[in-house]
Amino acid sequence: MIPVLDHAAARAGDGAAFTAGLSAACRETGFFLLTGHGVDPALTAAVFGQAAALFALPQARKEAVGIHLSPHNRGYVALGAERLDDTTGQVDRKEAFNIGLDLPPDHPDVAAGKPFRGVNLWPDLPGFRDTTLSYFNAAWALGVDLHRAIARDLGIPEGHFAPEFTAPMATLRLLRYPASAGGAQEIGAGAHTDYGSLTLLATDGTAGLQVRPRGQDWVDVPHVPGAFVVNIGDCLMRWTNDIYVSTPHRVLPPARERYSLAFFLDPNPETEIAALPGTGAPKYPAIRAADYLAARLAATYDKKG
Ligand SMILES: O=C(O)CCC(=O)C(=O)O
Ligand SMILES: [Fe+2]
Repeated sequence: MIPVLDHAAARAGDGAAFTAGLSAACRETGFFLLTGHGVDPALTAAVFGQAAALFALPQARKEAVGIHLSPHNRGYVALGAERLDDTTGQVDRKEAFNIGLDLPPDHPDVAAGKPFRGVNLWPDLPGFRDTTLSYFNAAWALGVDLHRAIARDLGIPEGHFAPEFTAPMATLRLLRYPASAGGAQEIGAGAHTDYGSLTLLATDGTAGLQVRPRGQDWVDVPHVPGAFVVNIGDCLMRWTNDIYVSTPHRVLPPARERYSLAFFLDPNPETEIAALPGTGAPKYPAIRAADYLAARLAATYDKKG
């Protein structure tokens, strides 16, 4: 069972019930559905529209903003270029487009070539940049707000996390999974856990996403219209000293073409990921968030074969 949490009362200042639900979800399932989150459904719909326009472009125009042109994990990822589960030999049947924190080329961190501090690649599509960045900012704000509830649950000051997400290593990923071609070995996205702190996912309602909570078999994630699928990533699991769980999930080949929008929220590059106060004897050494994410991404991309 994936819990459904309504964020509306918490956003209006009454967070007790929400925090209790969040606590159980983050410690047991690692996944929940979030309603009442306040992100404008028209904005989400507009991003889906932009994703459809982008993926419908001729391949050459997509490759013109290809991820190989970016040292910072931005841009277009072609069908068959990724393999999230390296134990099966199955290549993911999906294409994607990554957008990161949008800094100008003359920003000192960009000019200095700091990791995760690059410019975005933009397709030549009317409204694409403004629409996707509005959504990026809304998802970022929501993710920071959810970290306030996480802090309440962990018994640390509510504002503990906010300074760690002022210029986050966040990625908005537009995803398209073609309809299944019927091959027995097909997978949309292989089994994996996410790397970051929180992931906020919007889907077009087409089935395919499954999660495997600890000690259970794969279960379908139900579609709740307008809700985000929220999950804990490995970085937050480590930060909470394994009190929260990051849960494996995958996307089965969909019966019809499927679109989703995944917003991966990682902390600022300089954030130190060390067991949070009150979480017990540290199980892991402290690590800079940028070093942690870089290691995880390197492992994924090495596995592409
Ligand atoms: O498309 C989805 O529903 C999930 C995608 C996902 O898990 C990921 O990209 O990490
Ligand atoms: Fe994922």
